Amino acid sequence: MTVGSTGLFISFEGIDGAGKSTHIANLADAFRGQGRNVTLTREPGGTPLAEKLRAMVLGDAMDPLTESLLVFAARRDHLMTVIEPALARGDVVLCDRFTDATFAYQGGGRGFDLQTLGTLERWVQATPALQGKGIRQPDLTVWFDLPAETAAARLADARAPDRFEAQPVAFFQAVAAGYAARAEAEPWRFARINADQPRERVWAAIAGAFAQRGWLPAPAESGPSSS
Ligand SMILES: Nc1ncnc2c1ncn2[C@@H]1O[C@H](COP(=O)(O)OP(=O)(O)O)[C@@H](O)[C@H]1O
Ligand SMILES: Cc1cn([C@H]2C[C@H](O)[C@@H](COP(=O)(O)OP(=O)(O)O)O2)c(=O)[nH]c1=O
Repeated sequence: MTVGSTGLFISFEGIDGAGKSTHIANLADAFRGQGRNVTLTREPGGTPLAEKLRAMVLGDAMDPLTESLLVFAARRDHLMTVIEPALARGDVVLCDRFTDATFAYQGGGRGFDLQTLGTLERWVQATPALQGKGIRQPDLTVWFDLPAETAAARLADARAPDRFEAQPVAFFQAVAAGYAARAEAEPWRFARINADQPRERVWAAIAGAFAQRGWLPAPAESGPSSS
């Protein structure tokens, strides 16, 4: 459980096209089915201010430091006005991307300095609720792992690409390496899911990870077998 509350903070990560979206919605249903209040949110975004910053980050050309500052500015607003209050209420917070995405995209993909990102992470995630004890991090990060080529093929017909989705496969290979490095550094926080398999198998793996932690009933009982 999250420090100082009975809430649960879960982030979802992976390269574009990994297949996060439907599974996040299914998990929200599964938790609600257990009588939990769910706060469903995303980054960059999740507040009116952060959504404006998201539109800039996804739409406008900028240098990697500007990009990093904007995603961390959005994150601070999101933490202070949505995530921390939700955790204090005891909600399950399901967040589509968080700081691992910054290390993966700005760090791995853009090649921006990881130490600077680490400094920003410590500033932004030291929220008043933690009273000087560490920084806010997810209780669990569900990492959808799959080859960059597979994700690109899925996205090809799916939607008009934004500034990141328009990047070549090599960019996403670097992003994937960024995620792998974060997972290796903090393995206790990550559930690696093989996302290169049919949706129902992906769901079973996710539901299994939650059941293993005692957060949801065993897979067959906790949600749809396919969607
Ligand atoms: N397990 C899967 N196998 C094949 N295609 C999938 C799978 N999961 C998702 N997709 C498809 O891949 C595309 C990207 O999925 P999406 O959930 O939007 O990914 P993300 O939110 O991680 O970028 C969509 O067209 C979706 O229907
Ligand atoms: C949170 C975050 C996202 N991003 C990127 C990753 C994605 O390409 C994009 C938005 O993520 P996402 O919401 O997954 O995109 P979509 O709704 O199109 O599936 O922002 C960063 O570059 N840095 C960050 O810190």
